[in-house]
Amino acid sequence: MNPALAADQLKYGYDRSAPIVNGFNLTVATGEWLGIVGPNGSGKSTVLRMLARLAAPHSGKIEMEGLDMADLDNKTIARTMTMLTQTQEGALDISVRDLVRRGRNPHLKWYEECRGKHEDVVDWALSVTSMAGLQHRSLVELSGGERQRAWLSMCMAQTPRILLLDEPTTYLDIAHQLELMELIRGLNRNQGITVVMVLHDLNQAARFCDRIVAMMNGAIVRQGTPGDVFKVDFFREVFGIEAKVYDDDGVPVYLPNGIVSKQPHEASA
Ligand SMILES: Nc1ncnc2c1ncn2[C@@H]1O[C@H](COP(=O)(O)OP(=O)(O)OP(=O)(O)O)[C@@H](O)[C@H]1O
Repeated sequence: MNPALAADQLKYGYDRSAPIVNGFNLTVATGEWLGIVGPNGSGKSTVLRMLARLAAPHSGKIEMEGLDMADLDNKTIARTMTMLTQTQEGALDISVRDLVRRGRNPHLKWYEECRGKHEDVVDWALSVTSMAGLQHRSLVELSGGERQRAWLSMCMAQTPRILLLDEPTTYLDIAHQLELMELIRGLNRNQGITVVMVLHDLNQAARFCDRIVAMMNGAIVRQGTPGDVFKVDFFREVFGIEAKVYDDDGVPVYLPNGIVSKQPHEASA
């Protein structure tokens, strides 16, 4: 089976003379939940944006389910993959259901309206994200957590096989963070959706992700299961902190203890 995503030798820079990401390779297996972690500015969002084709690599290639993304049109990509960001822009004075209907756009012909079987998919998307009860409410009337779930519901209406998320829990309180992560776990385990998520909360990454990729200065510096990656020397070398790492039933849990005197980005100075 082709991997969900395969990135080969990606290069990208906002200023072309100084690449932010260089020689980046990544394979995401179908059905896995991959977490991308790393310090601020290490290039995580840039990589995710390239995977979602929101940014075009200056060189290198990305394949989605074995097909070169450069050869695919936006609609084809949107039928397979969708991205949820930490905050969403756009009009808020529409109902949840109308927002979720927008997720059907990649599946509709230009003259077609969201009806019949498409409305069935909207019902399904509302139901798997527990938004059916709020579908007639306007987005402005929702809490931050409910609103984030409404956007996820729209993503689900696209019936994607691959879901990319960029720090989707940033503005949520801990209960809503866990609720969203549990919801995504259900989509991953029950619907078989491949998940690639950038996240800062390393304890949540350890608890939910199958595999971790850690980035520094635009490159992958560690990868493996959470237990393989989240060790004392990882926190020292990648984040510049001293941490204690405990085992909670096979899941690593870290507790920060202090800052390492010389930060990783100063190591060569
Ligand atoms: N639009 C932009 N123009 C110029 N430089 C940018 C732009 N967006 C990001 N950068 C720079 O690219 C580098 C990587 O940024 P990116 O957002 O990918 O990092 P990140 O790991 O996602 O960071 P964070 O954890 O802070 O969200 C940073 O040095 C950042 O300053």
